[in-house]
Amino acid sequence: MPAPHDAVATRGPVRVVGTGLLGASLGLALRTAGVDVQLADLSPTAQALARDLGAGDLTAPDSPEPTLVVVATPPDVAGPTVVAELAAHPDAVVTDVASVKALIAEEVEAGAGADAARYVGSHPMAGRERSGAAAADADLFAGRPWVVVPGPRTTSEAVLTVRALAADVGATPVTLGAQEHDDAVALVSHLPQLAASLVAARLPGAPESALGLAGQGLRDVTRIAASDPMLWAAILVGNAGPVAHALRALRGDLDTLLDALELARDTGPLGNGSTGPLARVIDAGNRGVARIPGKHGGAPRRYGEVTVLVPDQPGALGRLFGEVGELGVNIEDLQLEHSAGQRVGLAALSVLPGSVAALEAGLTERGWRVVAQ
Ligand SMILES: NC(=O)c1ccc[n+]([C@@H]2O[C@H](COP(=O)([O-])OP(=O)(O)OC[C@H]3O[C@@H](n4cnc5c(N)ncnc54)[C@H](O)[C@@H]3O)[C@@H](O)[C@H]2O)c1
Ligand SMILES: O=C(O)C(=O)C[C@]1(C(=O)O)C=C[C@@H](O)C=C1
Repeated sequence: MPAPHDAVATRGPVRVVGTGLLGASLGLALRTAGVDVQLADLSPTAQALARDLGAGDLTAPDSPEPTLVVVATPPDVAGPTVVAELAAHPDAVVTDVASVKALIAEEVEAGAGADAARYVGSHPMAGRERSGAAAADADLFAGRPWVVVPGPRTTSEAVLTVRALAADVGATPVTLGAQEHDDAVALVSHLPQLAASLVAARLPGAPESALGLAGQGLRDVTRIAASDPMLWAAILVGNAGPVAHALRALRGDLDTLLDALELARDTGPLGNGSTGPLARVIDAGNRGVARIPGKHGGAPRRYGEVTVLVPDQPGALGRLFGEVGELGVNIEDLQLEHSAGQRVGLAALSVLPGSVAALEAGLTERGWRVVAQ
């Protein structure tokens, strides 16, 4: 097993319950960082596969108690599983990675009582259209936002533990409320899944001659239509209100398009009033696509941000500032996250956008652990 990286904050063992795509990817990423991982799954085959791929070890009667439990089951069983894990591991922080958050927060609040202080919801915005450990990837989380959702009772130590987990696997922790998260993912994740599925669902009955003409456009729009139907059904019913809201707005736009197209069909392509609505939808799409951040996952900012893990040692922060200066970069703003008893903190350095890449490279070369944005 590799030695823990100095700047890795997560001290294992980390227990991963549900060893499919997400659980096995997390196991692989943590093992790469030198953290001990214990694997558990309802399916003996799924957990054996994850172990054989190097994502961790199976639990044995003499396995040490985990410090952190990550529930990576489908969302419909995540709440009860979190409650059971909180009870079974009374000293551990417990999180889940399910794609919906408000429903699970309610289930944990109702089922766990005071233990809910050790629960933090979370959701890595990273995944793919295939399920199971065979599709796992140690780099799945690198550079992706990882939403952290504290509940009303959650302690700040528990929040920091989960933020550090995200950072240790290369993700960028982003704190949101449960409903705020669910509304956001209805628009940026659940609606796109349905749109891709709806377009691809037109294809089973299509003639071979039409499918033979399929180009990159169809492939770009339908990649995620290959996702697991059962998993996605559980995600969609778990976020029914916000998804229905987003889908109704889409239906309004579809009705506008239909009216314009039927007008053009009936009055000819240059008929009065049909071109405008069509061009407006395409134009709105241009403006929408321009707003999607790259892999940064954040709103456009005046400054770029470089986030660095700083060991909790006298002089560490001073050394970091000194080395940023030696690299010729000015710190425009600074945010520190640290909690008593934790062995590292996160320093978010705001710098001019043009300095970000060089600063990240320079600090990494000097041995600092830079958290990908
Ligand atoms: N797939 C994605 O792109 C993605 C991305 C981010 C988050 N998520 C979330 O992560 C979670 C897991 O998704 P996945 O894609 O890894 O699914 P998956 O199907 O690949 O893996 C789920 C695993 O959970 C196991 N499982 C089911 N019920 C269980 C139980 N009660 N106890 C223990 N194990 C159980 C299954 O046997 C399976 O191995 C879901 O909640 C999903 O919403 C998925
Ligand atoms: O890229 C993909 O394949 C995904 O489906 C990833 C994606 C997303 O919509 O971004 C899907 C669902 C998860 O809850 C989080 C991430």
